[in-house]
Amino acid sequence: MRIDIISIFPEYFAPLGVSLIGKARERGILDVHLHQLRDWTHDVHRTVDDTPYGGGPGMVMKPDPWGEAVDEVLAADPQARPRIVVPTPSGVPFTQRLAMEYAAEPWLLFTPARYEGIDSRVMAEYGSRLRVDEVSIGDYVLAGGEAAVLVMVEAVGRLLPGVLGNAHSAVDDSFAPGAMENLLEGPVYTKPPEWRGHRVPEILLSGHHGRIARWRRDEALRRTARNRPELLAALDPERLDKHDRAV
Ligand SMILES: N#Cc1ccccc1Cn1ccc2ccc(-c3cc(N)[nH]n3)cc21
Repeated sequence: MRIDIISIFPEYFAPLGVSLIGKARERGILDVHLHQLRDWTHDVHRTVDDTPYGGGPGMVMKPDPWGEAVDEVLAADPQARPRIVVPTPSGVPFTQRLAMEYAAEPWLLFTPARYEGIDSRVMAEYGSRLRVDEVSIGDYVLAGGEAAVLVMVEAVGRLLPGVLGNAHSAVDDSFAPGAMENLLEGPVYTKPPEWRGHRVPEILLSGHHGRIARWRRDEALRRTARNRPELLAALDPERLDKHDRAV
């Protein structure tokens, strides 16, 4: 997968050089290209923003630098069409399902803005011939889109074949469509069996895999009921057996 990111803060993406995503890049699973938006300005101050038409607070990002930057990124592979992802508080929710959709794309282009966002004509221009998604990572307002891109690239990158070790499959993730999507992860434990007087639940030391699976499901149901009751309410009742309902 190729990922392009255009930003006025390309240094914000240094974390994409470490850990899971960094290793995926070293192994050629992920090819990340960072671009400084100001390289497509033509004034001495390298201006990327201006006052909003119609008045109002803050500044809006000018269309010209974005248009020239996106055009040049697209020219990197004229035969291909990246999916454009625009982080914004006004977008569709970024979910595990959308992350899986993006993980199947050969090329993503992220356009994290600053100020009050990008002149809306930019995405109207590209929306006529490319998939352009406005995406929110949560109901809160960040100062810009870079942190949202870091979140999305990590969520997508870990789903790429070969990125997670064999020990873990993303299929088992919370929110992964399938067996019991929308259940939160239950508690996890490792050695020692007792730590500051806290013992690991005996069932986990029993070796009874069926009972352990049942216990884990019960704990996942309890945590979901406690922390995200709306997810439980949204579960198809067909997917809950009578034992589940008794938890
Ligand atoms: N847009 C906008 C905006 C509108 C009003 C006030 C402040 C901003 C800041 N901002 C500028 C770019 C940008 C990108 C993404 C987010 C963003 C995403 C999520 N999920 N929260 N915030 C915010 C962003």
